Amino acid sequence: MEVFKEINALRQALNHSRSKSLKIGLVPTMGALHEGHASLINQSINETDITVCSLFVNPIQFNNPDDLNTYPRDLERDIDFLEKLGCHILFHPSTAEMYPQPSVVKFSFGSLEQSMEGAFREGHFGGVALVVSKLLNIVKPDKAYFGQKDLQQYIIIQKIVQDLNIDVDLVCAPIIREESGLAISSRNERLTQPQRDVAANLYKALQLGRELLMNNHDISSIKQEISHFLAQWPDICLEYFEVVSQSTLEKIDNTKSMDDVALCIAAYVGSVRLIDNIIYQK
Ligand SMILES: Nc1ncnc2c1ncn2[C@@H]1O[C@H](COP(=O)(O)OP(=O)(O)OP(=O)(O)O)[C@@H](O)[C@H]1O
Ligand SMILES: CC(C)(CO)[C@@H](O)C(=O)[O-]
Ligand code: BAL
Repeated sequence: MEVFKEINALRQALNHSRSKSLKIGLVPTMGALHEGHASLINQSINETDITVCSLFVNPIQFNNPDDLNTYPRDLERDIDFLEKLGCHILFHPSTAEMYPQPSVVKFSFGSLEQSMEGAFREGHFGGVALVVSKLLNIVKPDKAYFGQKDLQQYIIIQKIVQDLNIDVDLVCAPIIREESGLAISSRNERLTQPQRDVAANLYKALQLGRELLMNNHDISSIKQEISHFLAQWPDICLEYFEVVSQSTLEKIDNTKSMDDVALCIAAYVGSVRLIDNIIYQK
């Protein structure tokens, strides 16, 4: 695997691949790699000729300095992980390389960012949008892979790609879970084993929500049930549970009008903030 820290050197190598008509896949990450990332990287390896994994803990998407400071980092382990998967290129830029000066670009996603992650993490999607736009411009991939775990992020990236006519196919890959059902996440590394066990109840809450939807319970009573269910574990502090349209992320308040919906949850387990979701097809 080749490792690049500089944009120009990476561009040169990729221009060379492109001149040989090789298809390029991009998997953007913030490192602390796990099986969720592996599924994206494997899919890219299967569907393209050159897989570029970017590893950059993007400071401007963190609304909470403690979250940024405690974000798990282990470059050596990540390089080893990528080598074993057969990833071709790692792009691991410094903050100065990505942001030599403050950016003048500002994004505004209207209703897409007014709920859930956008509402609870002020400025988060502006930071995600800028770094992903930069990565797409730098790598110019044929395909770019993202996880359904960050569903709102995916919908926002789709919007950027449409609005800016970026020539890339986006892939939304399914959520990889631990046996307990807990969505695998880099931040899980910060949980103790008992907290990890407790965290699996976030997925159970989503399943309970789906079951209640199937039985035509109204949305406000489902929300009450979910918060009642999670209140059993004092380590869990629910931030939101929402039922939204899968494509527009608009909140749904009436089960009759719904098509494909996503049930989305965010909660603290101890001091670690986790998110998860499931899609419910009627
Ligand atoms: N369990 C998973 N299954 C599939 N894709 C995942 C999973 N976890 C993360 N991803 C995807 O991997 C990409 C990189 O995510 P990131 O590096 O932020 O990891 P993460 O585990 O989501 O970390 P955290 O949520 O703690 O920030 C994103 O597109 C994300 O949606
Ligand atoms: C897409 C991303 C790598 C941008 O920093 C990040 O938000 C993530 O890991 O999901
Ligand atoms: N996985 C989404 C990136 C973040 O939490 O900042």
